[in-house]
This record gives sequence, C-alpha cells and structure tokens, in this order.
Amino acid sequence: MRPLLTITDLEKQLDHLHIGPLQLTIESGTITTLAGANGAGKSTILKLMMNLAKRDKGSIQLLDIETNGSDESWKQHITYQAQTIIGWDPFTGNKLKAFISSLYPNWDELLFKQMVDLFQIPLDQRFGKLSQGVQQKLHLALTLPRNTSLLLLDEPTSFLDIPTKQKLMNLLVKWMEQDDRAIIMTSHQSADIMKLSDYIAVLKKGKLIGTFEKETLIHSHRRYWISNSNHLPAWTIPGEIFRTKRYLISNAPEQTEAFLQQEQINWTQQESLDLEEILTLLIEGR
Ligand SMILES: Nc1ncnc2c1ncn2[C@@H]1O[C@H](COP(=O)(O)OP(=O)(O)OP(=O)(O)O)[C@@H](O)[C@H]1O
Repeated sequence: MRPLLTITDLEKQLDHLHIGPLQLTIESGTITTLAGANGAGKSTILKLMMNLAKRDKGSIQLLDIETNGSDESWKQHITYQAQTIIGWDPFTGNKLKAFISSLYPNWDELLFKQMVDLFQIPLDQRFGKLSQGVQQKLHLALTLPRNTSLLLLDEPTSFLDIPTKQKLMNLLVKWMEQDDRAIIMTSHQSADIMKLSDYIAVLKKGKLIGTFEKETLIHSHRRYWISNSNHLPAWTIPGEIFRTKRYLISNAPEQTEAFLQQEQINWTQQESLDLEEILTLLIEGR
C-alpha cells in the first residue's frame, strides 16, 4: 500500500536551528508521536508538512501530491490542529462549527455532538471567553469530525484535565478504527505517548535520532542492578548506554547478559525502564 505521507531530505534553516535532513514515512493505520526537547523543531515540522512554513530543500508528499506544488488537492486529506489559534476569539462555538463544517465534505456531525456532550462544551459562548482547557476541547471537537486521512495534532492535551485526556485518547483510538487513517502528534506527555503511539520519532536539535516502534523501544532497554560494580570493566560493555555505581542500562539486553555471564558478573535484579526515562536517555544523547 502506498504511504500516506512521505518526507524526503527535508531541510529548513531557522534563526538558531537547522531542521533536517529529515526522512519520514507515515503509513495509514499508525499513530506517530514526534518527541523531543523544547525547541527541537517539532511544531515547525508540522508547519512544514502543512506548507505553512517554507522548506529550503526536500520533498513532502501527501498521497503522492507534492505539498508545495500547484495541485492543492492534498489539503482535503489533512487536518492540522496548531497549538494556538488566531482569529477565533469573537465567534461562538456554534458559528465556528457552521463555518468549519461547511468546508469539509466528510464532516461527521454525530461525532461533533458526541464530543460536545462528552466534554461539556458551551457552544453559545465566544471562543475568546472560554478557559484555555475549554478552548482546547472545542478546538478538538472542531478538528476530529473533519474526518481527513491524516490528522496532525500539536500538543493536543496540553491544557486538558486528566479525565478529559483519557476521554480524548479513547476517542482517538476509535477515530483511528474507521477507514485508512493516520495521526501525527507532538506531545510532552508520556501517558499520551504510551497509550496512543505506534511509533515515536525522536528529534534532537532539528535532527531525527530515529523512528522507533514503541513496544520495541520499551523491550530493548533494561536496567541491571550489579551486586559489585567493581567487577565491571572500566570500558563500555556491550549494549551499555548508561552506568552508575549501582546499575547499568543497556539497549541490547541479550548482548549485555551474554557478556555479564561470560565474565561471571552477577546482577541482583533487572527491570524494564519507563518510556519517560528511555526518551530522556535518547534525547540527551545516550
Ligand atoms: N518562524 C520562525 N523563525 C525563526 N525561528 C523560529 C520560527 N519558528 C520557530 N523558530 C525557532 O525554531 C526552534 C524550534 O521551534 P519549534 O516550535 O518547532 O520547537 P518545538 O520542538 O515544537 O518546541 P516546544 O516543545 O517548546 O513546543 C525554536 O528555537 C524556535 O524559537
């Protein structure tokens, strides 16, 4: 099957950051999270995908259509939810819904109503008068029902309370079950990443360190508590990516265990790492 989105050799020079060269392929049926430190370039990459920021080099194709060309039909297949929205403040939810729904032929009115009920969104108040959390809920309720093949969400849960986050995640999982769809999102929330992502694309200072399958990433990292760390050689042992006096972390557990057994170095305990710790190790370059 052809990919939904193909990014090849994408580059963009910002004032203090060079993004790329970046390669990324998004298949339908997948959720990918762009993870990285503040300022790593995540939001800019979403803007480049939407052609809202001008690329210096490279290609971005949505369903084989180049997104900076004269054929703009790709826009029907993509929805982008930015972190902040300009121009909505004077309008009520009802007015915004009437306008936005008229632009999207696949608008799902039932889903919109479900989200309004679930999130208890007042549609008769002006957007600018709503709290940041309610604005974010309304923004989501005006985004998901557009039912495009690709959904780009920039920090969709940053202002949501815990129950709403859970409800949204369940909605997104359901949303994905219909048709051939994909989501690319940015998030600093490890719970969102854990629950939703199939893939995690890790960015560091504009460069993609790698795109990892979430489960593989979790299973490939282990911590070994060493009974006597003096027995460890001074050099980096196979798989080792981090060491303290009491434990070492490996990203190749089989190789690490084979080495420890061969050298008769005992470990008292071993455990998996949580995703937050793995992402920190990757982002900080270990
Ligand atoms: N239009 C622009 N012109 C110049 N520099 C920009 C522009 N937009 C963003 N930047 C800079 O590019 C860098 C990347 O910003 P971006 O918002 O893409 O990062 P991010 O990974 O989404 O960060 P955060 O996690 O804080 O939201 C930052 O240093 C930012 O100041």
